[in-house]
Amino acid sequence: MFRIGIVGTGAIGKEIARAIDSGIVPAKLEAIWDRDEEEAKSFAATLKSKPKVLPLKELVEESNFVVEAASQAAVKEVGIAALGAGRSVMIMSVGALADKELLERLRSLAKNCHCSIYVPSGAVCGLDGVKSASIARIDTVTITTRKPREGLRGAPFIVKNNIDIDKITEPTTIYTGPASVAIKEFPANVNVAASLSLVGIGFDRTIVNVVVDPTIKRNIHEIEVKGEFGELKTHVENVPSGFNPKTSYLAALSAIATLKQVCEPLKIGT
Ligand SMILES: NC(=O)C1=CN([C@@H]2O[C@H](COP(=O)(O)OP(=O)(O)OC[C@H]3O[C@@H](n4cnc5c(N)ncnc54)[C@H](O)[C@@H]3O)[C@@H](O)[C@H]2O)C=CC1
Ligand SMILES: O=C([O-])CC(=O)C(=O)O
Repeated sequence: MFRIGIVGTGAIGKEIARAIDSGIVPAKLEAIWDRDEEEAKSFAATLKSKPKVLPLKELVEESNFVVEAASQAAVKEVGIAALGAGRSVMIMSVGALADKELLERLRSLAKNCHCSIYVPSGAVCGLDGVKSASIARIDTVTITTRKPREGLRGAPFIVKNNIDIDKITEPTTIYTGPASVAIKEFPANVNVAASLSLVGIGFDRTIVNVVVDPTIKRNIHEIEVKGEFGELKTHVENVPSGFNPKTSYLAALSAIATLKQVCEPLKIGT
């Protein structure tokens, strides 16, 4: 049986923990960790399974599958600790994998320990089609992310450029450029662009538009891909997490669905 350890018990980590606790994922929730240890302890107490609250090293020792749901900065530490100890890992802060050196290091650790690195589709739809399409030639990939003000507030790009998002009263594109830059400028907003880049034509050729849209209440992601296979368009209107408005509920559901797939023998989808 999988014994899962979760690093980061914010919006996504808590949903995953509850899904394991309630039996949606057929695994044991062995341990959790958050840099806010007190918060992690009080959350652990609300769960039936009463997971241990353990710092990273101990969490890895006690688990046989590790989930990162913390931050891009945490991916290196968590990935190396887990894969280095022979544990498969699921990464939510996918933007960290734009760092080619880190990606190659994690891949080679995973290969050596016969483990896997899982990247869920997160808050977007259509990665299955892009993955299939990438077997042949893909010409262009664009993702347009529209979020209400609260979904983008505090992003480095907004702070650096002194953009007063409270003064934006109609849908406004504030960024257009490669995913490699977008993921640094909007680290908590466009991890989906990183997953799309990994599955498609890479971080430099995947184009990201970020739109502040005060007229909407949902986080909308639209993907457009053209290539030898034809054309693909997806559109998802996500309900934001009640806990973190930057994060869509679907991202947590996607993580839970991925864990279910890891734990069960029947695998569906590309
Ligand atoms: N792949 C995808 O589609 C999506 C990915 N994300 C990303 O997933 C990650 C988790 O998202 P949320 O749960 O919404 O974030 P959150 O901000 O609600 O929770 C993150 C938690 O991790 C903790 N944390 C941060 N760094 C840590 C570290 N080094 N060690 C231990 N704990 C640490 C924080 O204290 C916080 O409790 C974020 O990086 C977010 O940007 C979010 C939405 C979609
Ligand atoms: O949850 C979302 O809508 C997307 C998101 O924040 C991310 O990819 O970082």
